[in-house]
Amino acid sequence: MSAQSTPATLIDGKAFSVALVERVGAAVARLESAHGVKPGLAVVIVGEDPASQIYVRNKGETTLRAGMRSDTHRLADTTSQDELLALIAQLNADTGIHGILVQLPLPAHIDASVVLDAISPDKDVDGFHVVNAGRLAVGLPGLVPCTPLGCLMLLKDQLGDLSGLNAVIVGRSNIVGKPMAQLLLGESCTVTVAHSRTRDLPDVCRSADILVAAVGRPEMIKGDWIKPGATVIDVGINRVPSADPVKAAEGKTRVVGDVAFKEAVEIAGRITPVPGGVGPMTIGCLLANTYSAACRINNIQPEPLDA
Ligand SMILES: Nc1nc(=O)c2c([nH]1)NC[C@@H]1CN(c3ccc(C(=O)N[C@@H](CCC(=O)O)C(=O)O)cc3)C=[N+]21
Repeated sequence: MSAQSTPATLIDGKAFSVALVERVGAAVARLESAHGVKPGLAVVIVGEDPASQIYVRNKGETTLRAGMRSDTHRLADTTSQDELLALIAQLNADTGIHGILVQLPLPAHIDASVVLDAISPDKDVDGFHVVNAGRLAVGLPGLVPCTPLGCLMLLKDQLGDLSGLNAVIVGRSNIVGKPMAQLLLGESCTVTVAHSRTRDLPDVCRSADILVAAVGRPEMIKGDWIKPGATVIDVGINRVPSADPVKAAEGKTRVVGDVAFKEAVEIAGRITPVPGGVGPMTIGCLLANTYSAACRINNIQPEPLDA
């Protein structure tokens, strides 16, 4: 393993997101004063998963900070699929609501793909509707999933032009891996999507100028899988027992990424920390998407929100 002479630059997603939310807030204020449109985001959560409750609360607070309307619908985990679909139909028809987010995962008795595809594609601020996935795949304008969009913003801010770079994405989910691949292809990267069946995964990762880890396995990507100087984007948010055995025995946890950070920071050129990297960008991009949805629904040209 050939270590870099200096540790990697940390990519501060938290600071970037704070600035992004400020730009969204300024654009929202102008949208309201010039056109009388106040963007509204509805978040729907089914059941009581404590981690989900925290995300939903953070989203609600940040939405208000950007000057938008924020509605949270908390439904019992016994809610039927038809009841959930009825709420979505009501939100689709509500002219004060421009973004609808149904928090995942949903209880097992509900078919998530049916629910996500019931959201109007124009209000689908998660970008999970099959129509938005198709638009992204063929290069049409649409709503893009927040996490990969946030990763792309960080990469462009750090590296500028990405064309010709080798990008390796580890993970092929519809939520991160696949849309990330589409976005990086759109930037003219040479894209490889690796996954659990990929042969010689460490070698594939070592070919990456840009390595995006989105597998959901704590610290799976080791330092010697990284090309010296590469840019590493760690999408993983994994809760593991505290490093301190006494605290771990008390049930205390800590959050780690999909990358073995301590090793990786000695090899990579730039890396996102966990927490404070990609996670905050997801919420920033959710608000950016809600703003642009409000503009497009009202036939208004959105202001650019890039740095
Ligand atoms: N329809 C839907 N859309 C989502 O976007 C969605 C979802 N369902 N279900 C749950 C996941 C999770 N998620 C996170 C967003 C931000 C942070 C975040 O900001 N994390 C901070 C704090 C991490 C911590 O300390 O817990 C950080 O990484 O720095 C985390 C997780 C959005 N999700």
